[in-house]
Amino acid sequence: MKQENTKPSEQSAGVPAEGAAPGSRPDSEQLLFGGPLLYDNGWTRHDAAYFEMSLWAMALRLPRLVRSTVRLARQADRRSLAVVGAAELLRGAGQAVGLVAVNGVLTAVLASGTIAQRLLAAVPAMVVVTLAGTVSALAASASTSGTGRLEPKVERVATEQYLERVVRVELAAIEDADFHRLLDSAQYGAAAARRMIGYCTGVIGSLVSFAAAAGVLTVLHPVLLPLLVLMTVPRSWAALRNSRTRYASYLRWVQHSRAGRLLSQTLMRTGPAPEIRVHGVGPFLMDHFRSMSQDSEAEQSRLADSAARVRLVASALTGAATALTYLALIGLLAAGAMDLSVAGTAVLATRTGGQSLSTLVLQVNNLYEEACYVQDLERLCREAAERAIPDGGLPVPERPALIRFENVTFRYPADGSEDPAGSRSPERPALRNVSLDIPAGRIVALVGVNGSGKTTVAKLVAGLYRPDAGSVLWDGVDAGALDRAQLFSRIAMVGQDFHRWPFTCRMNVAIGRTDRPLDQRAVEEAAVHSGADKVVAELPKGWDTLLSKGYKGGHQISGGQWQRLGIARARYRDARILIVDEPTSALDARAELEVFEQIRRLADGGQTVVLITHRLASVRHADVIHVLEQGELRESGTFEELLSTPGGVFRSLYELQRGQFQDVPVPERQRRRTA
Ligand SMILES: Nc1ncnc2c1ncn2[C@@H]1O[C@H](COP(=O)(O)OP(=O)(O)OP(=O)(O)O)[C@@H](O)[C@H]1O
Repeated sequence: MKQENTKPSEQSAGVPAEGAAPGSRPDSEQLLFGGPLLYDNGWTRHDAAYFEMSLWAMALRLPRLVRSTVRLARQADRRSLAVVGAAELLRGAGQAVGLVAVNGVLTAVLASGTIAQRLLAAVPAMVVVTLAGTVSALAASASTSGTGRLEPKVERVATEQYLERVVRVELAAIEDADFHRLLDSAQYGAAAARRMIGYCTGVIGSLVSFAAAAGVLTVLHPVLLPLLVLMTVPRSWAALRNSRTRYASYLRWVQHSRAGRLLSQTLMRTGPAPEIRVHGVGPFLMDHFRSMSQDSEAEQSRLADSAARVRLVASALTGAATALTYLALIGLLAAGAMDLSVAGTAVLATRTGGQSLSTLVLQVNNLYEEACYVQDLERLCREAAERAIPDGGLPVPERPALIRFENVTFRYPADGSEDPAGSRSPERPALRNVSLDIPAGRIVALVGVNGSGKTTVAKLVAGLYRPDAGSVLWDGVDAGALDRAQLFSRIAMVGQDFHRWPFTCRMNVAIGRTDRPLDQRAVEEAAVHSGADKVVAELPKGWDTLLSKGYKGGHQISGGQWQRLGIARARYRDARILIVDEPTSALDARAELEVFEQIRRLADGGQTVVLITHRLASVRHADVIHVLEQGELRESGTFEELLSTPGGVFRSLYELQRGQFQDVPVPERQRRRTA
């Protein structure tokens, strides 16, 4: 995606700013997202260090930065790295030799004798100048080609490092607002690492060129070197100041950028497309996209004005320093302390050295700016490692006999919002003191009104979360001590929001078990089991049909058809414990009956089924029903037991549902036809 590779400060709907954004109108953010999306700059750890960094401190940190870039490049492609390093050294050496040779040419040309004699004397030095220039040009071209090869590989390696860790973190981390902020800012790290390669090459190249020019200048006259350095100080200051302002702004506006992109992408996606048209949401979202983009543009303008002012001051100071250098040269000539030929070489060396130093400062500065994004990525990797699902643990029984919840209390991670006093709003527990049993080979139903905690219980069974208090025990062993990878392999899940993979129909089933080679027979058997075979039969390319409308040949299927595929996926996974959360919400009445019948057969075959449903009549065949209310377990028992509990939660919910059908009798004639 283009935007992912663009510096955040260049994105349209999201740009940076230090201090309160003047003219920023948080109306769109307030209305759509519930509040302003600007961060204060206190949420990252490294930014303060960056903002306080002096030129000198930056110079001291330079070797570490170059080292970490080289380490990444070595992992990506050692050969290209060697080519780039050698080419840059060669280029610098060519420049140094060229400069010395120019001195030789000037000395020969300005010496006494006829023109022909002087030119003849200059020929060897001219040949050296030409050769040195050719070598430099060839080396520069080799460096460009090597850098071009290295850059995408470095980006890939950095992206892999980050993704590998992110997919292994606990679900709670992914849902944690702070971790998400870090994800937001770190996503530019890989592209920044790629850009760092170019800047690093530039730094090494200009360092070598500068060393060459500085060496020549020092030999010509010692006073020239400090003057050369003085010329570059204002530019260094300007570059550092501007990049700090840009980065501070980026940190502050990162979430605003994400929200702006969300609006523009929503307008292009197929899912919301019907609603956007029928409900006329398009112009509404466009207005807010415009408003948020304008806020960003105002910030861009502020940054541009500030950068222009800083550059103007820097140019004036550089001009003064350059004038001082030339005055010094004239003074040396006038005092007879320097020959005309040497002065000529000094002018050339000053220009070359000045250019190299300016490039060096600019590249170092760019390197630092990119390093901040890479540091975000490194920090994300560290934090992801800390919050990773632990490896290893006790073995999980192949056929666990009992999963038991003992006084389980669980709170979802906080959303990161703060009250005016600055403290985090505590989340209400989603489960409070819940104790229940899930015996093997049985159908265990979880029922209750919306938000009562059913899905949360299922996710704790699946090992996706750890309880805050109490324990989930597998045959008496705390799930926290078990090998989580093994635990996951015992579970198949069809969640309410199971993912609709934008892949082929076959892959939508086979993705249920990716640790084994794809087994077409098993895929087909799972499809027959869930009724998805009838869906596949109607698809234009059968199992190979791409189930994503946005792509060429992509096909869209209905919600109920997706649900059959989801159930087939869980079946294909072939795990001991099946968790089905509202498996039939989108199915027609006949398909629903079939699915419940199959679920019953699974339990007969020894599989444990945790069934969450609002269709209370469907839990008639469950071996045990747990009834939840406001995160607490209210009742447990069989269907008959719960119905015969006067004033019970289950009984009252069931009566409500049954009443809806009893009020609508089937007309006599229709009933006969149905029969
Ligand atoms: N990922 C989450 N982050 C924060 N809170 C959550 C999350 N998921 C659920 N909750 C909250 O936890 C409580 C229990 O939710 P849960 O999804 O377990 O209920 P449920 O009984 O399955 O509801 P439903 O019948 O609507 O599916 C609710 O108050 C809900 O807002």
